[in-house]
Amino acid sequence: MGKTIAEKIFAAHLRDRISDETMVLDIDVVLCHEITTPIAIMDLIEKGKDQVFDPSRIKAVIDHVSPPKDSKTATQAKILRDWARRHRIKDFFDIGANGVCHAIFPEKGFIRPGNTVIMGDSHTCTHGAFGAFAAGVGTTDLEVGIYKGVCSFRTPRTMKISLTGALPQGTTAKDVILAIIGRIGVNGATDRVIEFVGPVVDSMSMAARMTLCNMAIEAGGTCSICPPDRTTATYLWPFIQDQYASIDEAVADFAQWQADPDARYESEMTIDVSDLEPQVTFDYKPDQVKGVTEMAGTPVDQVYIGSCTNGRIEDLREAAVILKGRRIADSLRGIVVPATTEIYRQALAEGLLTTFLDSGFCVMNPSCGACLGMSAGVLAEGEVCASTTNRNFNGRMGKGGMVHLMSPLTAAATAVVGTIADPRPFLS
Ligand SMILES: CC(C)[C@H](C(=O)O)[C@@H](O)C(=O)O
Ligand code: SF4
Repeated sequence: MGKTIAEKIFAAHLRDRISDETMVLDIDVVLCHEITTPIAIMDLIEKGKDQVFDPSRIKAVIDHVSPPKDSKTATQAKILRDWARRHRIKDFFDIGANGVCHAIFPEKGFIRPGNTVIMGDSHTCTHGAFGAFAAGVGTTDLEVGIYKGVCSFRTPRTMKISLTGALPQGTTAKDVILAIIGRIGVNGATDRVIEFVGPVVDSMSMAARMTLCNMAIEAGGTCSICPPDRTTATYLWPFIQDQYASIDEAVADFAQWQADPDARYESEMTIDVSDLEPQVTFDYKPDQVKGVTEMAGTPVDQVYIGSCTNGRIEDLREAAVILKGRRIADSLRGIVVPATTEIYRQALAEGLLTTFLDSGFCVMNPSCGACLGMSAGVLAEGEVCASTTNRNFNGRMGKGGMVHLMSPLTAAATAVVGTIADPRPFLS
């Protein structure tokens, strides 16, 4: 019987089969940040097991509150930093060289097709864009992963979502994933792996695939995976040149991580994106989604462009197309957060930061910032934020605040108009 991508990755990493339902896998990469990893570190220390299974397979970053905002967050950063030094974890990214975990780790080429990846962070599914099985785990699993390099998972049950047609102008990967979550619901993929396939995925850049995979968790998905192809190999080329004679050879090798034609899926769904309009959430669940035309005119106090969903250079470029030569509305403030130091540098070199500043945006340093309501743009009670992030939970970006999720294009149009706005008239 043919296998799905996740089944192939499981078969190649199987360390132990606990039952038909539960398997222990060898983990290729353990990713760490300063919010959840310090809890695992302190517990390992307490148990007299302050060791790491392989420092070269552990990557760590200070990203959630960067620079720290108070003694507590400074201590969390210090615990991670001291641990990385103690164990000679060379891929550790500190203030000044850091970035949002799900943006910086792919940017450094750490995630490869066929990899197993874990992290104590729910949006680890982002890395499935590379054809990897990447899942967010709890602190106990993270601890075991750090110590032993293994993690147990349920046998993968895969939903196949085929994206057909062609994305119309003004509609992006963010709109596609919002529309999917709107359709299947916040529990629509619970305990499932989502395999994204079809011509729309094939034509997406790696940045767009990461945006698509990033929000699988908002539908409850364990992981989301795109088949690795030439786009994947081209993106990774600077990091894999020593392993392959050519990109063609890498593409041929990556093909082993594509699903078999006779793979069996638990469910299959086809979505034609040709008529999809930009999507915006309303209320407090990510599946509460409407087309922008229905949401247009909704008042907004703040526009936030950034995060592991949409803080990449492609996202900043898109927003800048709309902001160039325009001012944001007097009634709101804009905050843009390039997701990594490299993205910041690139945006500076391309003049994008000047465009943002000229339009009236505040440009922040790379960080998760206000995405999780911990720093750098927290909302006041009763305020509304148009945001390119991934969660609109009640109080997510500040107690009593409301978040409308949308694409960078829609966020930029909203910033200019002053209320939620359709980006399409700005693009024609
Ligand atoms: C802090 C971390 C545990 C959390 C997560 O896992 O998602 C954060 O990244 C978030 O987006 O809320
Ligand atoms: S940017 Fe937001 S969603 Fe992404 S890892 Fe940071 S806090 Fe979580």
